[in-house]
Amino acid sequence: MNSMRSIIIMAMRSRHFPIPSSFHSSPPHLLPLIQSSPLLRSRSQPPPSPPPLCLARSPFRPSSSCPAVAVLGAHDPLPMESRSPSGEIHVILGPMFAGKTTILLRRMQDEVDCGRSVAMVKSDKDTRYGLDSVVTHDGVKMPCFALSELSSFRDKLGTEAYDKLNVIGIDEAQFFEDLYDFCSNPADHDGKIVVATGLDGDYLRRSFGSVLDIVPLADSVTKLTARCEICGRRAFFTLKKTNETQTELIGGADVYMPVCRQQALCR
Ligand SMILES: Nc1ncnc2c1ncn2[C@@H]1O[C@H](COP(=O)(O)OP(=O)(O)O)[C@@H](O)[C@H]1O
Ligand SMILES: Cc1cn([C@H]2C[C@H](O)[C@@H](COP(=O)(O)O)O2)c(=O)[nH]c1=O
Ligand SMILES: [Zn+2]
Repeated sequence: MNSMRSIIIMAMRSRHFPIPSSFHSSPPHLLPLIQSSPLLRSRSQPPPSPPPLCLARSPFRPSSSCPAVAVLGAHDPLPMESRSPSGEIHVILGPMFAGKTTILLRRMQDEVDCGRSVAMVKSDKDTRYGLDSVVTHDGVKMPCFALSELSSFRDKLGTEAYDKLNVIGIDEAQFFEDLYDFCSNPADHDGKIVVATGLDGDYLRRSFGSVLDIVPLADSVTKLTARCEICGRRAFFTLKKTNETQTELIGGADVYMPVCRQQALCR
């Protein structure tokens, strides 16, 4: 299937994305997503009523009646002069439950609201909430590509769509062995903005994957904190509650908890 058509179409609350006529000629498997999403309505349909206020807190407002779908700049990217003249790399790291994915999704939303085309990638190892979306621990989600390695991203997206892409969001960066090699190309040579989030440390506070390796490539590095599950103070580390000893173990609050230094040391 044409890789452009395999593109996940992201319905973001943006005034900058007119609905291109090609949506109407999209393959049938996409149309249900597009037509059921009030964010990407055809010109003939009246605008839907605004989502209930309770959704206002969510950065993306996707819901069961409004599945999030995402266009990746295939139709209406910003002209080159309004994109970042050179690329950028921003790293967001910290323990689990620190808000890394939440910040990532908000940043992606902001980029789309500024008229940029965005694609999200996560590791296909992260099966906690399904493979077609990046999902926060609060349940906010955004469609993505789930890949085993970042080097396949350009082929997955298709060269034409990749060339038009402005921003690449990477979640769970600690699981990508080719993180360093991948990040430098889009930022150094392709003028793209890369925002990568991931764990800096594993449950034993050792460097996890290649997240720290891309710090020397980065424009900015942000370490977030969570709340210590024991004492409520700022948590900088993640502890494993179970006895498994492997470094990579997919899980949530059932397996891990964020802790302060004191709790990390007394285990
Ligand atoms: N101990 C905790 N400290 C902070 N947030 C927590 C904690 N336990 C659960 N949460 C929830 O996790 C959310 C952050 O989720 P997420 O952005 O997916 O974090 P991360 O990607 O860093 O694991 C918070 O908004 C909060 O509702
Ligand atoms: C500490 C630690 C975590 N993991 C896994 C557990 C989760 O699936 C992810 C992190 O998710 P989040 O978005 O940061 O909440 O990584 C692991 O495999 N090994 C570890 O030591
Ligand atoms: Zn504590």
